[in-house]
Amino acid sequence: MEVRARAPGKIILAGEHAVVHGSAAVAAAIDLYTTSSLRLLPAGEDGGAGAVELDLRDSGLTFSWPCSRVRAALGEVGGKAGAPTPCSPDELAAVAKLLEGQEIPEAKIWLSAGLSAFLFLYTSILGCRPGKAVVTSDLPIGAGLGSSAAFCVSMSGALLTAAGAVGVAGGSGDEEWELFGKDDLELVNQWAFQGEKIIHGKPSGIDNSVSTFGSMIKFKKGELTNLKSRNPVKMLITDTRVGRNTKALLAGVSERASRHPDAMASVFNAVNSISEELSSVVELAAEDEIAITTREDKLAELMEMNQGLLQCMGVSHSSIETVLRTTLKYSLVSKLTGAGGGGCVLTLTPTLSAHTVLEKVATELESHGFRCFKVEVGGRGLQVCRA
Ligand SMILES: Nc1ncnc2c1ncn2[C@@H]1O[C@H](COP(=O)(O)OP(=O)(O)O)[C@@H](O)[C@H]1O
Ligand SMILES: C[C@@](O)(CCOP(=O)(O)O)CC(=O)O
Ligand SMILES: [Mg+2]
Repeated sequence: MEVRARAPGKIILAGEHAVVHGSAAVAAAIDLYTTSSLRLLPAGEDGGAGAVELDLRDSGLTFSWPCSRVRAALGEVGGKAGAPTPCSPDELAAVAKLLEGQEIPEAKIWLSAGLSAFLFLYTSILGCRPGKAVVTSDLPIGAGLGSSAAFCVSMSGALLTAAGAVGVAGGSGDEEWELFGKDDLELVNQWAFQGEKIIHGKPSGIDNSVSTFGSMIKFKKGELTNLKSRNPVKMLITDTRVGRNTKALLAGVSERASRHPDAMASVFNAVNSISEELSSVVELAAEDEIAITTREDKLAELMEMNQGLLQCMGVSHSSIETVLRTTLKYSLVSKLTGAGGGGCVLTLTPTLSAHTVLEKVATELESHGFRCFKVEVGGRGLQVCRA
């Protein structure tokens, strides 16, 4: 049997980084997915124990670990599917050893964090059983749209389904994909968080939560509130194509916070107020043009304020500033999304803005070498399909 699980990426409308330090943040799922397919394999044909295989389709790379080697490195692991536990320093060291023999091209060395998360999740949930996972993704990787969380959520969903630890609860309205029940989603989310910790260092948990549960959420100190956005929030996304690494950016903000604890506490507090206000504005129902414009003006102003505070944290970048300046020429407000330092920028596209303006701004942004695309905001979280 093959299990396929897909999990969405996300945008953060307000509160990135500050959320790691206890502030509220607002995030929404987007309609770009990472899909993990998993097939358990019989033991090796030669009477051997078989292998754990990972095929990263988009990068054209495949990895294979003989089960005997996995067992020698990690001992008798597995059987923990129902009780997520963090990756201990010893386990992380053993996983790092398993990566040593693999040929990871220098230009893609950033994949090693994802490979470590995969090995940890696979062996914790399924033990040393042979199997093959194939991963594909619509998301740009390392660009602020939560590819790391979508990878961990889709992989945890597929592994837990194969282990029989979670089961499908019903249809999603889409013939191909089915949904999990709330408790099962909770279990997937907890495992995905353990994987995200390997990739991010100290994640807040917002990315894996929104990827698992979908929709638009307010998230504060691990508590999730579903936001009912009665009017659509429309965003243009610009990928600056400047690569960056969430773990390093998180560490940079934490170092700044330890150098300037009082000032940074005020910054995080201001972000908290922005996220709280933004989450109530999102829920406002706007029925006429004046109400729609008022709501969008408030959202824009809050995003602009949040961007200023992200600059204070030291996570903006000259490419992000170019996007801000370019969109401002067309009276459109933007802010970075995710960890910053490059990656993606959100531009609020007001309901009443002319189509021609949006085309012009996208053309100008693309003339800088950036890539623009539109996404649907606030859709489904994790979905599964068994073939
Ligand atoms: N499809 C994937 N295959 C393998 N690793 C992945 C995949 N998607 C994400 N990752 C891992 O997550 C890392 C990117 O995560 P991160 O720096 O948090 O950026 P973001 O989550 O914004 O895309 C990659 O360097 C890689 O280790
Ligand atoms: C910066 C942060 O708030 C979001 C990181 O998102 P991304 O990995 O850049 O997509 C970190 C976190 O909340 O774990
Ligand atoms: Mg990430």
